[in-house]
Amino acid sequence: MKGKRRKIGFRYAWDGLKEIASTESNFQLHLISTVIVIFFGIIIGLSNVEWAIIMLTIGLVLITEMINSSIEKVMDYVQPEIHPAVKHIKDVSAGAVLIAAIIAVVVGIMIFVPRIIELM
Ligand SMILES: Nc1ncnc2c1ncn2[C@@H]1O[C@H](COP(=O)(O)OP(=O)(O)OP(=O)(O)O)[C@@H](O)[C@H]1O
Repeated sequence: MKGKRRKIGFRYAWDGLKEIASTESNFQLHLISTVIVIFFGIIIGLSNVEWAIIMLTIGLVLITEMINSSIEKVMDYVQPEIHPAVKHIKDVSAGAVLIAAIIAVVVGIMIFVPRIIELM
C-alpha cells in the first residue's frame, strides 16, 4: 500500500515535470542550456567536483524556475485582476530565477573558461 502510494506520488511528480517542460518556454530554454552544458562538459572532460558544481547549479536554475512558474499559476488563480501585491510576489519570484541564472553564468565561466584556455 505504502509502495503503491509512493509510486503514484512519483507519477504525479513526473506529470509535473512533463507539464512544465511542454508548456513553459523559459523552462524549455533552461533544458536546452542544460543539454548544451552537459555536452560540452563531456567534451572537455570535467572532473567529479566540477560535475557536482555544474549539476547543483543546473538544479538551482530548474528548481527556481519551477517554483516561480507555480507561484505565477497560484497568483493567476487567486487574483486574476491587476493588483500591486501580485506584481510584488511575481516580481520577487522572477528575481529568484534571475539570481539563479546569474549564478549559473558565473559558475559556467569559472569552470569552462580555464578549461578551454588549457586546451588551446
Ligand atoms: N495580476 C497582476 N497584477 C499586477 N502585475 C502583474 C499581474 N500579473 C502579472 N503582472 C506583472 O507582469 C509580470 C509578468 O507576469 P506573468 O505572469 O506574465 O509572468 P511571466 O514571467 O511573463 O511568465 P509566463 O511567461 O510564464 O507567463 C510580473 O512579474 C508582474 O510584474
